[in-house]
Formats: sequence, structure tokens, C-alpha cells
Amino acid sequence: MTTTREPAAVPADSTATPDSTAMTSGTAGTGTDGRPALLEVDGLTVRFQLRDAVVQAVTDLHLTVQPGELLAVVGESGCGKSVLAHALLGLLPGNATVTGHARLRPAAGEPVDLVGASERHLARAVRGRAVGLVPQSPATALTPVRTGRRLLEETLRAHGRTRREAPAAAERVAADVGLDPVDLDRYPHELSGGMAQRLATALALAPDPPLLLADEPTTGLDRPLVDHTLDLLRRRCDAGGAVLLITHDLAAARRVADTVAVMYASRIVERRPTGELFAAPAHPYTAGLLDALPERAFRPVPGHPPMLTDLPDGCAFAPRCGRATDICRTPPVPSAGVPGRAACHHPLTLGAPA
Ligand SMILES: Nc1ncnc2c1ncn2[C@@H]1O[C@H](COP(=O)(O)OP(=O)(O)OP(=O)(O)O)[C@@H](O)[C@H]1O
Ligand code: NI
Repeated sequence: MTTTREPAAVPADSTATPDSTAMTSGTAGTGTDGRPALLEVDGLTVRFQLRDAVVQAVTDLHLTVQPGELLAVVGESGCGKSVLAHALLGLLPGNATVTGHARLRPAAGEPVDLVGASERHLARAVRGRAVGLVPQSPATALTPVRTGRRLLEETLRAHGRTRREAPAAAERVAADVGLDPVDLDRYPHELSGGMAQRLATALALAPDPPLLLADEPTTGLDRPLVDHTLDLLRRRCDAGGAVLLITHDLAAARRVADTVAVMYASRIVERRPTGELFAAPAHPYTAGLLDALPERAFRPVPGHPPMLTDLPDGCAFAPRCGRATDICRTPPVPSAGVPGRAACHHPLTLGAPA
């Protein structure tokens, strides 16, 4: 069953969200209790240089994640979701240029701007430790020559568990993600897609990172395991962790997210508390995604997303949008996913551009 969660960390009045002032004033995002955001992404932009073209994969992206918050990033295939996650961890290939800021402020440890942090710092203090990643294609990410048990125990020991503690801890983490301990003795190539997915999730959770980036973590799972995984992520946030969940699945976002950011053609076009976004989407693209849901109109968004090598200067959604007019040839402002406001010249509900 799908349940609608009301936002836990964000007041219902989106104009009063603590980070909306931060977005407009440029100061650090803070939580409702005055704590700074755990992650504050500010103008993140990623370009890939191809031989004769530039891919605009992520453009001027702003978002915050508070401790305890589950933020879902949704959007069609190819809009830049995975590139966003990889940019935050310094995992992009050499033809990528990353600009902007992504400030991480873990409760323990020094704040760091993930953009421009040294590879050495990212490897030692960030990846896996401060920020975990459940990769989108776990089967290819798993080391082929070690069993799941060995991978998990090694990860746990690398993060402070003793040789004595690691075996029981590995079984606990495996059980948390719904993996049978027997399956821990298999090698990655002996795992089904769904088992590999759960093992990848267990590996990301084992060091207990304050921020988890989960890129389509329910791929290949059947419905009960999808819900099990989503609820596990929700419980992490309820216990004070933070999760950025990348998903195609709006029902998943609705079930567990506090906040939803909708990405279209490399930009966040709308970012709102989950209940508000589902009840009254402001951006026509968000409305289109909701109309495509089976329990709603079951009508797909017409047309196709644009090529990221050839984006228009104005609104990239205009060619697919029933509300577009001449003004949509100019960039919608703000284009930055400011909470409560859509990057649209003709929003459906509140959210006229400032
Ligand atoms: N190394 C690269 N070089 C050039 N272009 C790339 C590279 N990696 C990704 N891209 C492009 O960046 C864009 C965003 O890709 P990304 O993987 O982030 O999409 P996504 O939203 O995660 O899609 P999906 O939902 O299918 O996983 C795509 O157009 C993709 O082709
Ligand atoms: Ni992806």
C-alpha cells in the first residue's frame, strides 16, 4: 500500500522552510532546530566534453539535505540523477568538468566542499565513511573474487569493527536488507540481480554513513522487498540519518520521502515537501509525471526529453508543455529548485518566479 507521508523536518508552509532564505540569501541552509544542513549543494554544474559536443548533465543545481531528511530526486531517464550522485563523490570520469559547491557538514569531522576536495580526502574521509553510495548497477560494482560475507566483513573492519565483531555485524546488516545469511557465501556472479542489489545496499549501510546516496536501490526487487528497502531507508532518517534517494518510482518517493526534487534535462525544476508536491504540483512537468501514474490519468508525458548536448536557452520543457508561450523561450527564474517555487513561467499553483 502506498501511504502519503507528511514532511517531518519541513514546515507545511513552504515559504517558511528554513532553507528557502538560505537559497535566496546565499547563506548556509539550516534545519528547523538551527543546525546547518548536512549537505548544501549550491550551483552544482557538470559538463562532459565529447569530441564534438558538450553534454550538459547537471546545471546550476541547488538542494539541501538536513539530518533526518529523506530527499527523493525523481525524473526521466538521462536527466542527470546518477551524474549528480557521482559528482558528489568525485567519481566522474576525466572528461567531466564540475563547478559549484557541495558543502558537507558531518556532525563528526571537518566540513568539506565535495567539489574541489582532493581525491585523497574524498577517498579517506568521505566515500563510504561520510557519504555512502548504493550504486545504480551493483552487479558491476561488486568485486568479483570475494564472497558477499567477505566483502561485508572487510568493509566493517575498515570502519572500526574488530575481527571478532565483524562476522555477527555482517549477518545483522545482511538481515536488515533482507539477505539470507546463506546467500552471503556466494560470489557476486552467483547472485541474482535482486540479491546483488541488497548486497550493495548492505555494503553502503555497513559503515553507517551520516549521508547515504541511494541510486535506484530497489531495482530488481519484488514488491515486498521494494517496500522493505524503502522502509529501511525511512527508518535511517527517523533515527537521524539522511538519505538522498534517486528513483524513477514516484510511488516510492511518495511512500518515504520528506521532500521531492524533480529533475528535468539537467535541472531541478521543482523541490517541495512530498505531501504538497503530490497534492498540488507547480511545475507542468511535475504535473505530467503525476498524470502518468496508473492510479491517476495513466497518461504519459507527451514527447521526449531534449538532448543534453543541445538544450534551448529558455525552458527545456516548453516543447512538451501545454502551457508554453513565447516567454518560455527565456530562462525561467529561479531555475534552481528553490523550495516551494517552480522554475516555470506559468506554474500551476503557488510558485510564481521571484
Ligand atoms: N561519462 C560520460 N560522458 C558523456 N556523457 C555522459 C557520461 N556519463 C553520463 N553522461 C550523460 O549524462 C546524462 C545524465 O546521465 P545520468 O546517468 O545521470 O542519467 P539518469 O538521470 O541517472 O538516468 P537513469 O534514470 O537512466 O539512470 C545522460 O545524457 C548521459 O548520457
Ligand atoms: Ni541513473
